[in-house]
Amino acid sequence: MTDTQRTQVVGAAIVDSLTVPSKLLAARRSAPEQFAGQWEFPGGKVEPDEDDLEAVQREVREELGVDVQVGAELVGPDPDGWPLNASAGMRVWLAVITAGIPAALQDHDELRWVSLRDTGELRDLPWIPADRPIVDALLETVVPVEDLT
Ligand SMILES: Nc1nc2c([nH]c(=O)n2[C@H]2C[C@H](O)[C@@H](COP(=O)(O)OP(=O)(O)OP(=O)(O)O)O2)c(=O)[nH]1
Repeated sequence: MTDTQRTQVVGAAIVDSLTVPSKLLAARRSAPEQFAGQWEFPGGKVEPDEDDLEAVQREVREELGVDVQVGAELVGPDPDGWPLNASAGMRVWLAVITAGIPAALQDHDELRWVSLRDTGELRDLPWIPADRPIVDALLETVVPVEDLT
């Protein structure tokens, strides 16, 4: 399969602060059945008429009803980000909410602010398996609280 046939997915790691993140807004999928009940980064597929950053902002607006400012990318191992399956990769950016109150409007049945300091809380969620390396990468970017004092 050539790269032109790959599906580009984008996701937002919505945190409480781009400079000193301490919480992540995780989202539990309600559909399709294959993913229902598993946690993920809000986002979705890039449409043909938009670039990746436009797509992540659109998806977050549609799914959670909020506007976000996008920060640094959590750079994945592949040109199209983090491998999801044989034909899709996901680019993920840190983001903060700039307007609105997040709600599970579409594709999710629960949103939860999860600590990035208590790493067990985040790791214990039943994530979509492909997201686990992304969660690990996110935790590695977080400055340990003792280093802030
Ligand atoms: N949004 C999102 N999708 C993920 C994650 N991890 C993961 O494997 N996926 C998969 C699930 C889907 O196969 C694909 C994204 O599909 P989606 O259903 O969110 O895309 P979409 O909103 O554009 O929906 P649609 O056009 O298919 O209706 O990527 C993740 O953290 N966030």
